[in-house]
Order: sequence, then C-alpha cells, then structure tokens
Amino acid sequence: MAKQRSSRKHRKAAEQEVENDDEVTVAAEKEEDGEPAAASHDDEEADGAVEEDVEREEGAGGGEEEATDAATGGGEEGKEEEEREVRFDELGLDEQLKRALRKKGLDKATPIQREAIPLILEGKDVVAKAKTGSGKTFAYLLPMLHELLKLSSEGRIRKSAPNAFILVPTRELCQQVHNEAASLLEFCTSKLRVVQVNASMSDKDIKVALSGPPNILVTTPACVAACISKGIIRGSSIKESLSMMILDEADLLLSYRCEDDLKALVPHIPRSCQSILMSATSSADIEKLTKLLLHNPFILTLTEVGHAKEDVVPKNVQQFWIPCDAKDKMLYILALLKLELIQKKVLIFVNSIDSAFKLRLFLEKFGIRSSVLNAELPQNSRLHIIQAFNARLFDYLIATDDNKSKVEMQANKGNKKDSKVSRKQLQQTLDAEFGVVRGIDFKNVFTVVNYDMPPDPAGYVHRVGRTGRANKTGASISLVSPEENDIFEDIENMLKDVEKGDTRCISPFPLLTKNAVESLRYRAQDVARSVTTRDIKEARRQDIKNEILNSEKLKAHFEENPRDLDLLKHDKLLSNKEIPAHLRDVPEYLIDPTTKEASNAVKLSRAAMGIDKPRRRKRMGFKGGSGKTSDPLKTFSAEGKSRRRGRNERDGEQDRRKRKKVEG
Ligand SMILES: Nc1ncnc2c1ncn2[C@@H]1O[C@H](COP(=O)(O)OP(=O)(O)OP(=O)(O)O)[C@@H](O)[C@H]1O
Repeated sequence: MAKQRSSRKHRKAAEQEVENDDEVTVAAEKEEDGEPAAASHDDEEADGAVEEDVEREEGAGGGEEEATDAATGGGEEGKEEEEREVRFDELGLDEQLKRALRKKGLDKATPIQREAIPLILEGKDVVAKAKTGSGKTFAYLLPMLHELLKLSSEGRIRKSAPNAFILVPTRELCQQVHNEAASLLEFCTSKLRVVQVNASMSDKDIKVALSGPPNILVTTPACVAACISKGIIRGSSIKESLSMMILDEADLLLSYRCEDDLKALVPHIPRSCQSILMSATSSADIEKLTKLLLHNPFILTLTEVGHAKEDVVPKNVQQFWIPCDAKDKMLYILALLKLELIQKKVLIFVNSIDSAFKLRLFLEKFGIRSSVLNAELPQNSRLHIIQAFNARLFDYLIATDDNKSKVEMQANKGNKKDSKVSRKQLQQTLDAEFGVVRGIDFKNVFTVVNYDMPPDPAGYVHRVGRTGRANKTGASISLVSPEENDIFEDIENMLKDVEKGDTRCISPFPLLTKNAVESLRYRAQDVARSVTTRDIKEARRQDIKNEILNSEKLKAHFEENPRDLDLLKHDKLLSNKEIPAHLRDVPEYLIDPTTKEASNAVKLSRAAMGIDKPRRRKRMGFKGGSGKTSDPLKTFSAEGKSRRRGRNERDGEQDRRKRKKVEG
C-alpha cells in the first residue's frame, strides 16, 4: 500500500521548483491529479482514496497488518522486528532531539512512536489510532520537529505564517501540547518557536503571539478559523508557509463543533502540506475528517499491531464495577475512600456540575477534601487545578465530563423553543473549548472512578485512559445503577468486540463488602440529607468567585514564579463549619475485620509501590527503593481466600441478572 503512494516530499520538491511559475504549477497539479494516488482536497477524489484504505483495512488480514508490514519491511521478519524494542536513537531523528529525549530520561519508543515516526519522516499523511496514554503526542511532535529543524538548518524555513499547525479540541490540550513541544525545543540549539493561542485571548494578544511568526502554532480549529476570518493570519501566507498539519484527539474535534472551522481552513492548506491525524478511538468522525483533510493516508491502527491482542483500555489498568442504586452512590464512594480501599490519586467522574459539588460537600463533611474541575471555571483555574493535582497537592479530583454532552443533554430536555434558550444560556456560562477528560495527561492517577457512567463507550475509554498512562499501573471502578445497566452493557460489548475475546473485561470490585457499606449507611444518609440544593448553589458560586479572584493573581504570580505551587490548593474547605470528630474518623468498631484487612493491604501495596512519603514507608517497615508487593486487587477477596475471583465474577453476573429480572 505504501509503495503505491507518491511521496509527499517528492511532490513538495516539485512544487518548490515550480513555485514561481504559475502556469507550470497548474500543469504540475493537473499532472498529479491524473495519477491514481494523487492527493486532492476534492471530496470525490478523497473519498476514493480513503475508501481504498478502509477496504484494505477491512480486507483479509486487515489494513493494520499491511501498515505494519510496510513499516517494518513485511512478512515474518517484519513481525519479529515489531516485537523488538526500539530506542529513539534508532529512528533517525535529529541529534538535538535525541539529546532532548535523553535529558528527559526517555530512551525507548512506545509502539505508536516506533511505527508512526518513520512513516511521518517519510513524508506520508498518516491516520494513527492508538490507545490512550500510549505516547501519541511525541509520535507526531518528534518527526514534526525533526522536519522543521532540517528546514531551518538548510535555510528553507518560510516565514510568512507558521510552518506547522497542531489543532486540538480544547484549550487545556493547547497548553499541554505546547508545553511538550517547548520542553523538547528547550534542549535544541536551533531556535524554533512554538506558541499556543486560544479563543480566550484578546485579538491583540493573539497578534503579539503570532508576530514573527512562530514556527509552530498550537490552537483549536475555532481559533485558527477566527484568526483567518479576522485577517490575523492571511490565507495566502498559510498557503506559502504551512508544511505540516496535525489533528490531535481527532476523534473529538468534530464533537466540539469544529467541522465548519476546519472547512474554512481547507482552501488555504497547500497541496504540499503533510497532514497527520491522531486519535484514541475510531469513529465515523475520523473518516469524515480524513476525507476532508488528508491525502491518500497511511492508516496505522495500533490496537492490533503484529496480530497481538491488545486492549483498547491499557492492559495495565484493572477494570472493576460495583452494582449499586443511584441513591446509594455517595454511600459507596464514601466507603471506598474513607475505608481506604482504593489507591490515590483518584479522579472521580460525574455527569453534572451540581452532582460534583454535592459530592464535594458531602465528602468534605467526612474530612475528605477534594476539588472540582468543570467548564464554569476560568481557564487559568482549570489549568492550575490540573497542575496542582499533577503535583500531588491534593488526592481527590472530581471532574465533570466535557461540556458537549451536557450542553446537548440539557438542551434536549424540554420543548424545542426552550431548548434553544437553554442551549444559548449554557453556552454562555460553559466554555465551549473545555474538555477535561479528553487527552489531558494527568500524572500518576491510580484510580479512575465512574461515579456516574459516561454517556457512551468512547467516553468510558477516554475516562479510564486517564490512569495507566505510559504503562503505569492503574484501576478503574464504575458505580453502576440499574438505570445505567444498558450503557454498562454497551461498554462491555465494545470491550469484548475490540479485544475479540469472550470473557468479561470488567470484574466485580473485590474489596468492598456489604457489611462495610452498611456500617456507614446511617451516617452517610444523614450527611447526604444535610447537603441541600441551596448549599450546592452557594458552593458553586463561592468556588467560581474564589477561582476568579485567584485566577488573575495566579496568572501574574506564575509568570514570575513558574515553580511555586503554594497558591494551588484547590481543595480548600467550602464550608467553614468544623467537621465533627465522629464523621472525620470512622470509629474502629464500625470497621469489620475483612474490610480492615483489605484496607491494610491497599495501604501496604501503596507504600511498597513508593507512592507514600518516605516517613510513612518507614513506619510501615519498608527500607529504601520502591519494593514490590502483591496487588490486593488481584490477591485479596473480601469473601475469604478460598472463594476469590471466580466467585466474585459469578456474584457480579448473578447480581446483574437479578437486577435485570427486577427491572423486567
Ligand atoms: N517513549 C516514552 N517512554 C516513556 N514515557 C513516555 C514515552 N512517550 C510518552 N511518554 C509519556 O507517556 C504519557 C502519555 O503520553 P501522551 O499524553 O502523549 O499519550 P496519548 O497517547 O496522547 O494519550 P491520550 O489519547 O489520552 O491523549 C506522558 O506522560 C508522556 O510524557
């Protein structure tokens, strides 16, 4: 497949040779158009090209296989090579980048990096699909920087507009990708400049950022479209300068209503521009975008590289579920956190901002501090909350999903007329470019809790993908109410389909007994009742107020002191009432011996993994190094040692059947 394609670099060279001669350029393009594999933004032609790829992907052996064979030389030899670990040094990258990677302590390429980097270096358009946390950012940043460093050393950088666009769906991602690129360039002697601009910036600030212009622009499709329509970036300059365009988290771009913005950009993209599309999940949107923006691309799917069965959710993430009534969810989460049955740091997903604050207030009454991340907060605060959580200044973060589904869900309620009003109102209060789940590289999150189930299986994959990043260990726990049974089944079916297995991928959570839950029921119910709608409204208002006040202070402060994290305590108490001792500490008599054992096992494993502070490790009897101990989630059974996993799974199944019957 790869061999059939004309290399973009050759076309680029040809274009450069004829660029001053319009007549010849037109002739050259016409000639190209006649080629079977020619690039074109014309829909019909693009359709044909993509269909060819899809067919190949679906044909015997699948496109992934072909993609991998082409990348590695093909056949059995190729497969052996796929399994070999590849060091960055072997990928033909610029010396400056190799040095930067060494300084960052990165040595071996991840599978997506190993496969995508050579293809991108060859100048091909690539659609790459690989699971969350698999290192997709460096998979495109490294070859992109390599190419720009090369152009720069040869004095061929064009300076009327940025040479590369990286388009991402959210502002949080703009910042994150910008930081990743800047951290690599920091170690390069050639001075390439990367900037990020987003819709929250004033036109003046955007103009200042884009003056020069920078070599790489990280932004959202909406922002780049606005820059073009306002004349901040001229379309003709893009045509002259742009040599690479990346669409990261491409599976999400269209759901952030970026289609029109991307369409507005298409006419300005030069034919020679190499385009790369990265995504964690497959969807019809990916195909749509591919047709819109890419030229006869190479499809690289890393879920099945080399025939190896690999999971859409990283293998290193253990997935669990707990069946419970919707009204008992606060009780269950209290039991998990208060009885220390799950490892910190914990990211808890809820489906609405009110639920997030209700949960925060509820947990706060038991002395468990958390912070809420949501679309209402100013952008600075959101960035700082993520930064503080990553720096382990607090352990529990409650996050609302991306606002799209919320806007949709809430706007669809009620009649049509009302829905228009509420959609407008919602969009005024919520930041349309907010997306906490998708693509954010939360550092060292051990447990992801689905307090509310996500609206669809792709949402589940993205949420759970916030743990187990870069091959670290992680766990996810989904609290599933009977009303959420259908979506839970959809998720399980999707996991089974993708992984082509028959076994269930999500096991019942083994460490929480009914006794443990019941021991906290009355306290939990009392406290839950005491959190009123008014409290929630007030807490929400107070939080925004605090964050807005902080936001400007934080911005100024961090410009001067980028490493100072003291101001970032986002888990401050919302209520000023003292927490009663009987709620802060669970009395010993309430904790049954099995739960105590489970909790100790979790603590022990935490200490052994080196997650705890040194003093605690010492207190628990560990000396130096990060020792290893067996994982309580694998070895412990709340029901006794002899009846472990099988029993639990059976119970889960029975439980579910029972509930189905009740529903039926
Ligand atoms: N070769 C490598 N070796 C070790 N760690 C790596 C390597 N490449 C990337 N990482 C780290 O892995 C983590 C996840 O990378 P990244 O954010 O690029 O994943 P992703 O595939 O884009 O995930 P998502 O789909 O969720 O956005 C980051 O913390 C990154 O620094």
